[in-house]
Formats: sequence, C-alpha cells, structure tokens
Amino acid sequence: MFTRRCIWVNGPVIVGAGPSGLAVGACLKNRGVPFVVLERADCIASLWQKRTYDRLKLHLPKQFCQLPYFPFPDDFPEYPTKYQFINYLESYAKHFDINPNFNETVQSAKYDETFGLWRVKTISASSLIPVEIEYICRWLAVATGENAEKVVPEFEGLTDFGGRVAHACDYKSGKSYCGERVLVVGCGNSGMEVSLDLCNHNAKPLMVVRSLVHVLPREVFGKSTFEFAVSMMKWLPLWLVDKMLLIFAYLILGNTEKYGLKRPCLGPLELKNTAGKTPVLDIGALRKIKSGKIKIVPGIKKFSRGKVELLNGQTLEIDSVILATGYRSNVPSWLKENELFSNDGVPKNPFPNGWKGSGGLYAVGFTRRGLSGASLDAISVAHDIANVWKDETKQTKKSFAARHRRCISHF
Ligand SMILES: Cc1cc2nc3c(=O)[nH]c(=O)nc-3n(C[C@H](O)[C@H](O)[C@H](O)COP(=O)(O)OP(=O)(O)OC[C@H]3O[C@@H](n4cnc5c(N)ncnc54)[C@H](O)[C@@H]3O)c2cc1C
Ligand SMILES: NC(=O)C1=CN([C@@H]2O[C@H](COP(=O)(O)OP(=O)(O)OC[C@H]3O[C@@H](n4cnc5c(N)ncnc54)[C@H](OP(=O)(O)O)[C@@H]3O)[C@@H](O)[C@H]2O)C=CC1
Ligand SMILES: O=C(O)C(=O)Cc1c[nH]c2ccccc12
Repeated sequence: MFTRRCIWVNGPVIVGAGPSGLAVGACLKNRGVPFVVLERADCIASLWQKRTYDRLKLHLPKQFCQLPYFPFPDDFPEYPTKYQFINYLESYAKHFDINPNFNETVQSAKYDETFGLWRVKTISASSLIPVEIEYICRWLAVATGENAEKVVPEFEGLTDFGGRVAHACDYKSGKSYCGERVLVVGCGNSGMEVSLDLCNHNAKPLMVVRSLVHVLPREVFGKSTFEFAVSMMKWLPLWLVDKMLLIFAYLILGNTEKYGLKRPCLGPLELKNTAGKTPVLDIGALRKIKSGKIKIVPGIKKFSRGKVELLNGQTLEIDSVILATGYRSNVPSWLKENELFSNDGVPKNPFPNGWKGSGGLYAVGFTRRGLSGASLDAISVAHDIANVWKDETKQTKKSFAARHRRCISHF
C-alpha cells in the first residue's frame, strides 16, 4: 500500500548525496538557488560509509580530492583515511546546510514536454508505509555516480561452490578470512587492495588476472605519481607523459610482466581517458605478489564445490571468493532520456563536455576523473542553473503558481 504526494521544487532536484551531489548543492547555495537532494541511503556519501573496506585511504593526494569552497583541514595527511574523508563530507554538508531527503530512491525521471518540466518519481521508505512522491522541477542534476551498482558476473557452478562469496563492496577487513584460501576476482585497485589486506590478516589470496593491467607506483621519488602526471600534462602531450610514467614504473617496480601482470599497449592515462580503466596505484600489493604471498592466477572457467577451475586447466581448492569485479552507473534504470546519457549510464560526450543536456538536465561526477572531475562539474552546473534560475524567478510569482497548479492537476 502506498500514499501519494506531489511536490513543486523552485529550483533543481539533485539525485544522489555523494560527493558530487553535495558539491553541486554547495555551489548552488553559494549562488542563492534553492534545491532538493534525494538520496536512497540513510546517510550522505553512502559509497564511502557503507560500501568500502576499513583500511581504505584516498589514493590521490588530498589537494585533488577536496570539494569546492571548503578545503580539507590543515592537519589532514597527504592521503586521508576514509573516516577522515567521511568526517570532511559531514562537515561539508553541515557548513552549506545541505539536508538531503534520505531513504528516498528515485524510480523514474521524465521530461514533460508539454510543461517544460521534469517529473521525478521516488519511493520514500522513511515512514512505516512507503510514500510515492512526485517532484516537479525545471532542472534535474544527476549525481548518482559511476559506482552506483556492483558488477556481479555470472560464473558457471558458482551456486554449487558452497563457500562464502562476497563483492568487494561488502568486504570490510581480512580478519574474518584468517587462514583461508581466498580467490579475489579482478585486479583493479579494489582487487589489489583487498588482496593486500587479506595478506595482512594472514589469509592466502589468489588474485584472478584475466587481461592486461597498468600498475604504477603511488609515488615517484617521494612525489605523488598522479601529481607528477598532472604537472607534466601542462607541458607535454599525453602519450609522452604516459611514456615517462612507464619508465618510472619500470625503474621503481621492475618488469611487472614477470609476475603475470602484462601491460596494455595504450598508456595508463590514455587508457583511463578512452576506456575509463583506472590504473592501479600500488600501495604494497606488488611486493606481496613478488614474494608469492599474493598468487596471480588466470581467468576462471567454472566453479564446483570448494573448487575453481581456471582457463589454463588447473583446478584449485579455495575457501571463499571475493568479486572485485567493479561497478556501473544505474542511470538507465530510472532516467527516461537518451541524449545526454549513453546506454551505459554515462554521458556520451567526453570530459569536459558531458555535464549539460537539454531541457535543464545535468550530469555531475561522470567524468572518469574521480573527485576532482566531480568538483569541476559541480561548479559548471551550478553556474549554468543559477543564471537561468535568477532570470526565471524574476517572473511574477503568479505565473509560477499557475504553471505549478496546471502541472499538478495534470498529474
Ligand atoms: C573504493 C573506491 C575508492 C575511491 N577512491 C577515490 C579516490 O581516492 N579519489 C578519487 O578522486 N576518487 C575515488 N573514487 C571514485 C569515486 O567515484 C568518488 O570518490 C566519489 O565517491 C564519486 O562521488 P559521486 O557522488 O559521484 O558518487 P557516489 O559517491 O557513488 O554517490 C552517489 C550517491 O547517489 C545515491 N543514489 C544512487 N542511485 C540513486 C537513486 N536512484 N535514487 C537516490 N539516490 C541514489 C547513492 O546511494 C550514493 O549515495 C573511489 C571509488 C571507489 C569505489
Ligand atoms: N584506494 C582507492 O582510492 C581505491 C579506489 N578505487 C576506485 O574504484 C573504482 C572501481 O575500482 P574496482 O572496484 O577495482 O573496479 P575496476 O572496474 O577498476 O576493476 C574490475 C576488475 O575486475 C575484473 N573483472 C571483471 N569481470 C571479470 C570476470 N568475469 N572475470 C575475471 N575478472 C573480471 C576486471 O578485469 P578486466 O580489466 O579484464 O575487465 C578488472 O580487473 C576505480 O575507479 C578505482 O580506482 C578502488 C579501490 C581503492
Ligand atoms: O580513483 C578513481 O577511481 C579515480 O577516478 C581517480 C582518478 C582520476 N584520474 C586518475 C588517474 C589515475 C589514477 C586514478 C585516477
């Protein structure tokens, strides 16, 4: 049973209260534009609060991770812990007085051509009886993130496996895996860091590497690799910066291919830009791979009770499986639109041209450039909305009320 409500918003509706949603909210506050933030979870930054492991730290230096108009505290380390980052985001929301509507999942959003307005339908689970709400607004800012849903591939026989199977987003610590042989599927930053954490808790990780991967040292000669790349890109073409990164990686890490980690032909930054594949920034997993504490294994053929059969024909006994197989956007499941967003749920136009659609639609945080990309989007989006909002609110309140009434009676 549902009760129904309809709400007019005199400003944008922002979907998602992660760093992107908070950043665009803060930028709008600075310009005096009212808004509503809708969040499916019961807290801000749910990815960071609920779907990350305990020992996670930001892997880019802090100056690339702070949001607009509110710097990190001076005493933050170069790589803040997830708890420090969450505290910062809580202070951010408080500082800008952003109060999202929690436990409210957007089910659909559709542009109403007749009225030139967005109709955003949600289900709110805050009270005992779920409430269906329709928000009506001129602007819609999508901030649901590139990591909204976990990717769980299908594997033959996995249902017969019998042991514990978890996605990396549900992994907290290696403590409960102590002594176990754990198959970690995937070798992105999650797979590498989960494997390292398992090692540190005396578990025995076997990491599946089915294709090619760039592993870079997090620092080159005491300076962040990412920072070095960003400064070099001001002067040099991307391919040349990539070549330099690969030379440094070779000098510092050696030939990773020797350990089963073959590099793609495209350089790490070019691959990030074209395919969105993030290079691994190594924080110690490679040392464990070299010493044999993390074992690299090829792709999976199938599972059976307590066992995995690999593509090279080898069968291994394992106790548990962790799927570090990545994430995807959920935009196609609720946004009825196909101009700004592709079927994959990310903007069709690459950075820096993917933040604006038509009819007052915006995307924040889909640049494949992490938190710094989200901040840039937020500034552009708020600037754009604020200009139109000011013009439109100059119209008499009467005309707004009339539009609002007509639109609601239509509903
Ligand atoms: C483990 C991990 C570590 C990372 N580390 C870094 C790093 O060090 N540096 C960096 O720059 N980037 C990092 N990233 C990238 C990451 O994408 C950003 O840090 C950041 O979280 C993106 O913010 P966002 O607000 O766009 O998305 P999210 O943080 O995912 O927030 C989106 C919000 O939208 C909500 N939502 C989704 N669908 C709906 C719906 N239908 N209705 C209502 N609400 C909805 C979600 O509940 C969520 O709270 C990391 C990512 C992961 C997975
Ligand atoms: N410290 C930090 O700040 C951290 C940051 N992150 C960030 O979070 C985001 C997500 O990272 P992550 O979770 O690692 O996801 P990724 O998408 O980066 O990696 C997914 C991995 O899973 C593999 N995979 C997928 N399907 C299969 C399959 N069927 N069989 C075998 N392997 C498979 C992929 O292999 P293939 O390449 O062959 O498709 C790839 O190695 C990234 O942007 C990352 O940088 C994550 C962890 C820590
Ligand atoms: O951590 C992530 O997922 C990011 O997207 C951050 C990021 C943006 N550009 C990069 C280039 C190399 C490594 C990480 C990133």
